[in-house]
Amino acid sequence: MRADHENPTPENPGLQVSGVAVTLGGNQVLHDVDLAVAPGETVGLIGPNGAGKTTLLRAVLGLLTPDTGTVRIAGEPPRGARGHLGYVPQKHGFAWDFPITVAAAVLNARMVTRWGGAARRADRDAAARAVARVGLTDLAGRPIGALSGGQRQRVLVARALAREPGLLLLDEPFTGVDVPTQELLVGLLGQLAEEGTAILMTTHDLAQARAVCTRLCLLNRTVVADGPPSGLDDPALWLRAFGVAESELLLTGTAKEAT
Ligand SMILES: Nc1ncnc2c1ncn2[C@@H]1O[C@H](COP(=O)(O)OP(=O)(O)OP(=O)(O)O)[C@@H](O)[C@H]1O
Repeated sequence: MRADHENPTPENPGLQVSGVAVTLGGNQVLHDVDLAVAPGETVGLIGPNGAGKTTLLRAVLGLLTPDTGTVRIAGEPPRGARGHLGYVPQKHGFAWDFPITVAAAVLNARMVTRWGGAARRADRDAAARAVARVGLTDLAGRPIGALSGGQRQRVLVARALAREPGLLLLDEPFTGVDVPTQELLVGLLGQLAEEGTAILMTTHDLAQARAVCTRLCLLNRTVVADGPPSGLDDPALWLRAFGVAESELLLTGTAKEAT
């Protein structure tokens, strides 16, 4: 069931997680986690509440250090690989009342690793391209606090894209956004994968995960299964590991395909 992947080399901007264990507040939240995301792959990280999805993203971002195991991005530990990383956090974690325009919020995300250096033409161009890719060019001068939920999600995606990342991490990108924004995201993620971006997203939206992801990684403190959506077609696996109802769209779609 587990897909084979080439080990990322220093030139390869993919992700390699090997044998990761994390303890928080005295509880082992993750153990023996192995996961690879190669350039051009879109991997959906799926699991029930408390499975450790956000904790794994935090380990990849270098926001926590695993007890054991390694995280490598383009062959580097997370702290040495920030230039390769784009991160789309959940919307509620962002300071939307900060008095800043869409264009400035996106440019700032590009400049954050530049330690106070002035924006160059290339930075402004990259930020403008990112704003255009999420369809917000007409709203570039609007304060971020005046945006709708879907528009806010687009800003967060543009902030990640402005860094032109080799590895893009998204935390619940489809939650609380309208259908046009969902459609934009699905198309955009497809384009990014074609361009060679390695993409890892957490999601509870199994239908969208199935539509977007080339692989699904079922996590429940460790990797329960990992493979293409069509390879994870055993309802018993989902029922046993995740308590997913048989009426769930993913299973329905899988069953239809199998017949
Ligand atoms: N700082 C912390 N201290 C102690 N326990 C924590 C801490 N952060 C998270 N946990 C616990 O770790 C487990 C995994 O949490 P995590 O947020 O990674 O799960 P998740 O899969 O992202 O869940 P959800 O789908 O609800 O977002 C949970 O049991 C949570 O209570």
